[in-house]
Amino acid sequence: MSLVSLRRLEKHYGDQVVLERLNAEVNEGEFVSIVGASGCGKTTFLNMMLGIEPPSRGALLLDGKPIPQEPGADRGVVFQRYSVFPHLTSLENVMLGTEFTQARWLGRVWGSARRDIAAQALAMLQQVGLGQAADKYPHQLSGGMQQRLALAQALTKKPRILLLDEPFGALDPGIRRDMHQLITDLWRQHRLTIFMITHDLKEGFSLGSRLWVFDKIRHDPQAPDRWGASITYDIPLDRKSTGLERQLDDIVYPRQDVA
Ligand SMILES: Nc1ncnc2c1ncn2[C@@H]1O[C@H](COP(=O)(O)OP(=O)(O)OP(=O)(O)O)[C@@H](O)[C@H]1O
Repeated sequence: MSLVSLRRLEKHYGDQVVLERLNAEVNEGEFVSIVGASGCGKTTFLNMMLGIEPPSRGALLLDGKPIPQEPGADRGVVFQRYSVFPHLTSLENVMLGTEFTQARWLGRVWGSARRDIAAQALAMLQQVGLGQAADKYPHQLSGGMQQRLALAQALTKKPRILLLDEPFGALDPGIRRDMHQLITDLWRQHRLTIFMITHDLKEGFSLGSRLWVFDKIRHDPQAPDRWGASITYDIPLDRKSTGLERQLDDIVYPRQDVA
């Protein structure tokens, strides 16, 4: 059975149709890169995966059942910025998720249980290359280090699915390269299924095992909100760029004519 199924999935906000006719099956371990023009509904899709936006029509299934309508430990998320808490150290940020989960059953976590959580969090920080920065606050970390911390925080609850919303969009090219290597390593080590939004088509092609393009099939110039975006291309990748990249670049980001 597929891990995630989209069956005639739609999302509307009032009269605005944002997404329509989304159909796809995603297996465990896939890395789906998602590209599409600004405002076409990529984050909306991720929000449905996270469980903070309900589908308007159709079905979004996890293991064959409707995806729970609340964020859960099985789905981690990293945004472009501000995924971590500024008033907590790196270690405390990573410990937080597990503490919350255990506190639900045990009340506040103390003693050896807390020490175990701290040891796990430190191991996670070491995995993302932040072992030396455990006591630092987010504002004392570079942008790349903050995103490493956000990844550690997202992974500490051992999610099956990792949702990434332009996680490297604000980083310099050199740092982005390091992050690409890191996310590839984490994807493999943790056997994750990843959905990653990116505006960088090259990044989408080079990181994903599959690429989705969100675009509108139907347009009504008099009523632009009448139709929503669908998955217009669903391309299996062997993680190599192909000539398709140039072609898709023109479709997803059409060049504006300059008068
Ligand atoms: N909570 C909401 N209420 C009403 N409209 C919303 C809401 N969330 C998103 N939208 C609308 O849905 C459309 C798609 O937004 P979304 O953020 O998903 O696009 P996107 O493809 O992620 O854009 P970008 O690439 O610029 O981040 C936009 O027109 C947006 O205004």
